[in-house]
Amino acid sequence: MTNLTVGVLALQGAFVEHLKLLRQAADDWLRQQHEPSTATATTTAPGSSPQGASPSSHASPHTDADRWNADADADADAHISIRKPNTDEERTTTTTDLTHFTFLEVRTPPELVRCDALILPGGESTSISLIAVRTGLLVPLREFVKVAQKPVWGTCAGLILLAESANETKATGQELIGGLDVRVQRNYFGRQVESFEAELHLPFLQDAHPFHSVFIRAPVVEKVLSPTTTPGSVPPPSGEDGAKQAPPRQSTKPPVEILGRLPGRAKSIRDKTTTAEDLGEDGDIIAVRQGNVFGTAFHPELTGDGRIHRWWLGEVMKAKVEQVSASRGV
Ligand SMILES: NC(=O)CC[C@H](N)C(=O)O
Repeated sequence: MTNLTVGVLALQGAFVEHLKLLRQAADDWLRQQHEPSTATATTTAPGSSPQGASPSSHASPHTDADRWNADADADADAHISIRKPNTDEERTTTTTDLTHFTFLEVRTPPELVRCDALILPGGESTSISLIAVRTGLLVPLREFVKVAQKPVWGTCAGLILLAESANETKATGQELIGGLDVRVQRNYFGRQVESFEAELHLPFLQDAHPFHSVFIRAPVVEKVLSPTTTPGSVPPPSGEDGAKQAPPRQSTKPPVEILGRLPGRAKSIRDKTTTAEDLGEDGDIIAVRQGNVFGTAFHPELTGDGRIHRWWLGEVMKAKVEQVSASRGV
């Protein structure tokens, strides 16, 4: 039995909405699942009731979606299937090939330690980092992302926190968690009143339907940086007699992948008639991934569409399956 705990950082911002969509994503999987996997046994996994909602948040009433189970076959292609338990016997039977999800709000280092994966919600990145410093979470968060390299997803303010570099930060400075070798520009798309909605084409979802998204004082990824070294990488041995040293050992950090762009928006803000497409531009980068770290400039948790949450949970499950396989020496 694999217990997989997914946390949502709950210091400030739209964390309740993420918890709701994580459960919805799991429920979608349940509905889609017609063929039970070869790994059959499972147990119940009631989601805990979200507490401390942000002012804009409303906890969803608990439905059947809050009681669900996930089975992940630990086979080579990391096939994932989910279904509900049918009998009491199944509820009490466990096998090592099963995954049992728990979703929780994270406010303290002990809560973070419980997590296999984490979402950093939108909100206000300066507040989130300040509270993280004051609650002793900043260093554990950096270790979670960069040393343990567990799956992490940041939305809007969360993306800012996960960037290695940010422009337009608070005059007094702003601590970042880092992990993504990108430079973001805060509030790139304008102030709160300039918030907008857009239909995005996100090829990684493998779904022709556009993703309706909300941008609220959103950042943009303005530059992909050269990869920083991974914490595990070591410098080469020093040369004798002051001999020229070889460059540092190649970082094994994967490249930054651009997973989504917003065509036309940047130019159309400044010039209402010309779109980026007209100019032959690719558009602004609004979704990136680098290994275990995923970031979106928009708020998928505010539109009720659980497709990105479902995709990301699938990635989390694959990462867990790979980790379990590696620890077994498979
Ligand atoms: N909606 C958001 O998350 C806004 C992010 C905000 N501009 C910040 O810097 O944190």
